[in-house]
Amino acid sequence: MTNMPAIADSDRDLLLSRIRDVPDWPEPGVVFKDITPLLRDPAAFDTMIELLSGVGGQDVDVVVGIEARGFILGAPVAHRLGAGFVPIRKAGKLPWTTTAASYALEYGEATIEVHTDAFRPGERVLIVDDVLATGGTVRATVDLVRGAGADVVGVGILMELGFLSGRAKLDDVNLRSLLVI
Ligand SMILES: O=P(O)(O)OC[C@H]1O[C@H](OP(=O)(O)OP(=O)(O)O)[C@H](O)[C@@H]1O
Ligand SMILES: Nc1ncnc2[nH]cnc12
Repeated sequence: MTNMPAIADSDRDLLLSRIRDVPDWPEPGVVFKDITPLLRDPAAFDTMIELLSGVGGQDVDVVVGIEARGFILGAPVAHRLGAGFVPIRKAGKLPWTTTAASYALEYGEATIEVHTDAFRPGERVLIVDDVLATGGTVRATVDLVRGAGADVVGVGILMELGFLSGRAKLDDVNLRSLLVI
């Protein structure tokens, strides 16, 4: 499902050229997709934020960013859309009452949490993250948002690792990845 045209070749080439492969990190067999060169390049950063901002359509109330790299993408997308920003954090980091969800990662396990007053029923929520790998992180995030009564209008991802089939866990959401490898 998608609500925007395919990314231009020039944008795709620019973004791809700014993502660094780091073999065997954080553990043997994983090729880590390092986005720090992309963040360091103003043109690439701007292109990424503009494209991710189009994923949820016009009426986005809230953008959700997932700790930690999702914060770097999600906050500028929220600002660009005139939307609010909600952080989804790893367990134990949020100060108030939370709802939690646990899941498996490409390298390990994680629990994420969100404040219980983060969403109002019916709000239109765009979820943003840098990498879709096994899909566990986004699946858990979608479930937290919906569990609070809000609507997920889109999931915007910079880079999808297609060989890990994370998309298969997300066939009920409008998932848009700028890059698929
Ligand atoms: O699709 P999945 O298999 O769930 O993996 C994707 C998640 O893994 C990475 O985050 P990580 O948990 O490594 O946290 P970080 O942003 O703090 O490095 C990435 O930023 C995604 O959130
Ligand atoms: N290979 C990878 N590179 C960067 N982030 C990831 N999150 C899960 N797998 C990843």
